[in-house]
Amino acid sequence: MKIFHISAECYPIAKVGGLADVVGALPKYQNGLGHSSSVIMPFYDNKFTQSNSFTTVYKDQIDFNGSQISFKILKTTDDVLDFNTFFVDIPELLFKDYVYSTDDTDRFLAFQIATLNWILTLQALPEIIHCHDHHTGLIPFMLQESFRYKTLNTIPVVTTIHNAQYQGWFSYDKLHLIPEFDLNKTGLLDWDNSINPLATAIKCAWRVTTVSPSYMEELKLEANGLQDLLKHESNKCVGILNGIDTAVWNPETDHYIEENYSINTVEIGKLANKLALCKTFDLDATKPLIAFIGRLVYEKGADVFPSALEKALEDKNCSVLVLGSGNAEAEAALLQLKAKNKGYYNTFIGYDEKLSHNIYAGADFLLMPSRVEPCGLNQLYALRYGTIPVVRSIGGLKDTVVDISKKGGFGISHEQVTVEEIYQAIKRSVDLYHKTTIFKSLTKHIMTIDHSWHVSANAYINLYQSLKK
Ligand SMILES: Nc1ncnc2c1ncn2[C@@H]1O[C@H](COP(=O)(O)OP(=O)(O)O[C@H]2O[C@H](CO)[C@@H](O)[C@H](O)[C@H]2O)[C@@H](O)[C@H]1O
Repeated sequence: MKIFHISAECYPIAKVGGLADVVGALPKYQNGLGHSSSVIMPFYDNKFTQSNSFTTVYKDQIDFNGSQISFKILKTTDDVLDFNTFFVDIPELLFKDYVYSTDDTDRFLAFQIATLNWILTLQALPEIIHCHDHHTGLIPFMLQESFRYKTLNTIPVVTTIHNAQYQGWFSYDKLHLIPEFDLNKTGLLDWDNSINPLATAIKCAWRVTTVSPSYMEELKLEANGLQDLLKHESNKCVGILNGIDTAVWNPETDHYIEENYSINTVEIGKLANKLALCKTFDLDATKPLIAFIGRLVYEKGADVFPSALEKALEDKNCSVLVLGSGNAEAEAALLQLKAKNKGYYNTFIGYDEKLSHNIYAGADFLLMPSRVEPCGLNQLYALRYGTIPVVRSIGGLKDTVVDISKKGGFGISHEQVTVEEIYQAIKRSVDLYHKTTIFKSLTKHIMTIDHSWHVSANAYINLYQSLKK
């Protein structure tokens, strides 16, 4: 089957969060199943585009806001990626040194239009168009309603919601930017008196997926205003759990980490990584090392967990390392903890892919006190690296982490995002660490849990196949 994934992010080209990991892995696994799965994404001004050369496969202009804007479809000249990737180059709008900013509406609208204009010219059309998140949320509408794309309206289109908190809202002032359609259909774009690309995708896509079954159920109760819509459209909605790219995330071969290890060498391997990490960040390696990696935003509990860490650090029985960036208040709260907890606590404010791998490898526990977690990949990476996840039981975290108090349990979970519950979860982690035999056997056990994409890549294929006439 010929599949086009359309996305704003894709690892290793441009990554802000988990969306990139999924779009950078799923096509590879679908190709492994004998399909032809490609990615279409913007051409940004970043390290990847600066260090590779590109060949133009198509050139045209789009009519946008009264101007003719040139665009190109590019491919890498050399075979440096694991799957076909097409880059939409709109120098005036997309070629920036960021993925997201305040000008997203125009940039991603132009991206979607250029993408469809190009698809319109293809001899061999895709059999499935798979859109990811609100940045591509108007594609299902344009395919169905814009006169220009009429010949494409039999191609099944699937939308995956990676995070329903972000919906891409914009005002009716920009309605004219959408390629011409019957204005009686404007209601399909609307949610609460603004144009809402995520709501539009939910209404117009042939199928809507989210990245875990529990998150799909939670969305019907609370989806940042879209819960009633999701309830209404529930017949076409399904949750498919994300997988991980086990070639990228493999402690045996990971070239980022200090020392490679397998399940047989996990004890000395993780210790070597922990020692290196603790040396770099001036942490006490004799204590359990508890880490956090992620965007410092409300959904990840970033307004609460700095206080929980502060409380846990007062007990002086663990070391803590935080990697993340986001909300200024959370960043300040985390930085402030440094002075009081020298030798036990450190934080790196920023984005650092290599460091994240080293933390998964060197930490004993990974904290994820999320308020909302559609799937969560960090806990899956942690399992693969023998690092015990400490999670709030929600969304994909609920679907993938079983508390040690339960039969077959291997992680630590808590119910609420409060200072006290996060603190208690950290205390339970410290206790577990000192039950050395159990701790060591859990570390080994979790490395055997298979969260590779094999099963879920197949689930998507089955879904696509159900849409073919
Ligand atoms: N400062 C930093 N430095 C280095 N690496 C960092 C980093 N901050 C985050 N990362 C990395 O970014 C990814 C985060 O992935 P998640 O899936 O946990 O969250 P995110 O909320 O971005 O994704 C959304 O989409 C994904 C994919 O569907 C869902 O799993 C998730 O629940 C949903 O919120 C991981 O690869 C992590 O290592």
